[in-house]
Amino acid sequence: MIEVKNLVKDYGGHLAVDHLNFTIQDGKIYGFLGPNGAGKSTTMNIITGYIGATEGDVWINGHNILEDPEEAKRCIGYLPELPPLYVDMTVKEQLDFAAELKKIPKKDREEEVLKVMNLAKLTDVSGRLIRNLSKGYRQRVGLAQAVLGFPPVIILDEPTVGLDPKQIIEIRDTIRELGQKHTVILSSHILSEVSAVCDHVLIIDRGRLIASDTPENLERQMADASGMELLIKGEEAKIRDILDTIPQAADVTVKESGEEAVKKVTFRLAGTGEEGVDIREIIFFAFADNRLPILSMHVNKASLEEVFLELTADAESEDDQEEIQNEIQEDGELNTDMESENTDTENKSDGEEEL
Ligand SMILES: Nc1ncnc2c1ncn2[C@@H]1O[C@H](COP(=O)(O)OP(=O)(O)OP(=O)(O)O)[C@@H](O)[C@H]1O
Repeated sequence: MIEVKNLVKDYGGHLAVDHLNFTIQDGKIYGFLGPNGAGKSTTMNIITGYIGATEGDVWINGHNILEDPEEAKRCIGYLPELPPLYVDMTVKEQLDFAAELKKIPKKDREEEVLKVMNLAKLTDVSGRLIRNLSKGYRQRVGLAQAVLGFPPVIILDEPTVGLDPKQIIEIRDTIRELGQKHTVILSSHILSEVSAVCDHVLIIDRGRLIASDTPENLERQMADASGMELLIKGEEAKIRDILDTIPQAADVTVKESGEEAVKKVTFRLAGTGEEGVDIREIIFFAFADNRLPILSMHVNKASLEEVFLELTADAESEDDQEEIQNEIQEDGELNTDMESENTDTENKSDGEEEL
């Protein structure tokens, strides 16, 4: 279990982490979600003992990261945003070296390294120089390094940034596999990422925790923002009378549809979180019983993306919101763009053929 209490990080007047409190339970995959600059990396760097906090405490399985750093760090495997790799080493050499640094007993090292190479699907490239690996493969080496020694908690900072869609799917599969035996915390500014793999989401904005729940519950929170749109053949008064008997239908509007005798009906869905209730069936039978035909029915369901935007709306300017929305919409493209940006940088510095 990880306990974060009243955590503050002040970078010379800039409050990157602002009195953060949360608990991470064992055996789940947690998503640390927030826009760029929200304080995710700073928090992860403090939890893993890379940097110190200005105020507050972090306990990892009962060990305080400041007072008992060795024991606390032993419980954690960390993949930082930029994995520390020696580009002149082969994959195997890098992992052997990391195993030594992690003080894995000599007799177990070979087996441990083979295990993590297998998990991260690196066996085929074990003899390749890291400088010749693509961003995706380097990320796998970083992941394998984090998992070495199989610590109970694995922390991954933006593990899929810069990867192409195929690599993203592969890393997600590995994260799910890790989640079966470890507590995993991953940070991301992409919603689809956390909802795809996480059991629990912590939303952070401007250094503060603004929500902590399952992806499903967060979506449910926004159920009131969901609504229905129908085309119904019938008179307005009759339609309204029928909807008056359905408590889930709130803020009903009835307009002419443009088609003779057909009305365009919209309403907000209130209290749709009840299990086993399908509002479409209720609506269908209510109108069928009254012999009013429904010509079309459409449910506008609030997504986790809307929850995120709603929750961060107070703190963000309209321009920032637009940027986040664009990023969310262009999720796939965004990653591809980042990949080409990163690849460009790598090519410039390495000047060698990539895998
Ligand atoms: N070493 C530093 N010195 C000063 N300010 C910093 C430092 N590191 C981070 N910051 C600032 O602290 C804030 C939080 O940064 P952090 O990197 O933790 O956010 P993040 O949520 O991880 O963002 P990203 O997704 O862009 O990595 C940002 O405003 C950032 O500019």
